[in-house]
Amino acid sequence: MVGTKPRMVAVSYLNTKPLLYGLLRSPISDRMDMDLAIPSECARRLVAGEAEIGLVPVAVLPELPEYEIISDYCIGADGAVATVCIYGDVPLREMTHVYLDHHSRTSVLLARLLLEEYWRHPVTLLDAREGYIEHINGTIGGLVIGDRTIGLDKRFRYVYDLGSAWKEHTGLPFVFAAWVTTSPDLSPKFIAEFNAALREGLDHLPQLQLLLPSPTPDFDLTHYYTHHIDYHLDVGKRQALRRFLSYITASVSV
Ligand SMILES: C=C(O[C@@H]1C=C(C(=O)O)C=C[C@H]1O)C(=O)O
Repeated sequence: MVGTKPRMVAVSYLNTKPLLYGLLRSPISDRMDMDLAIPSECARRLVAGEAEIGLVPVAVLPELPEYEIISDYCIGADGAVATVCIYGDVPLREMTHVYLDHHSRTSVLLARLLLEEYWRHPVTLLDAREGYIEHINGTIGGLVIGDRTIGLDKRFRYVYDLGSAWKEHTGLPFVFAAWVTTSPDLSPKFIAEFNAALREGLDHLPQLQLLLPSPTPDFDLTHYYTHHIDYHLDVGKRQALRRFLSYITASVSV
């Protein structure tokens, strides 16, 4: 990476736009190669060494030999997150199968944890592919994350928000994705500027609204950014992260 720009990859969903807006308002954006991808692809690129900085699903952290969380900002929630839910035609206790969203790395494990520890309802977990949402019906439920969830609450009778369930289960907020680097070469000055830029983005939500189209007339983006997504990687989310990572390392063979 010496002499070249670090490659950055961030989540391509609406929840990341405030952070991206901050980076793009700052000269720091000229000092990185910036790209967007679905969360599972962000994770893949960091693990494969195809990016050095990523907003990556925290579930991938145990796969990185060395990493550093470089920001006090993240994609988190303290209770209902709105865009990470299990949907179905029947109540969860009647579901026999649940599709796991292939865009996700964190929420698939969170769903598994909650089914085991919180709902205590055994189901057959199904790997999903593009188009799987059309196959959620009858006793087959499905986890869906990100922008594709918008409007699904009208389509399915039963909706289980994983942010809410985790909060009820643990009393904690949750962190879905964090800013991570695998490079030992980022200077403290770069990291400080990176963080300041993210904060700038969060401080300018009204200006960002001028740029973004509303995904559907009844989805209030400002409400989503201020009441559902919680961007601060605070003490509670760090505690949640430790608890979640210990579940992964103890019970999931990677
Ligand atoms: C809150 C969300 O969190 C996302 C969930 C992720 C995952 O499950 O791996 C990763 C990144 C986040 O953007 C969302 O997508 O709506």
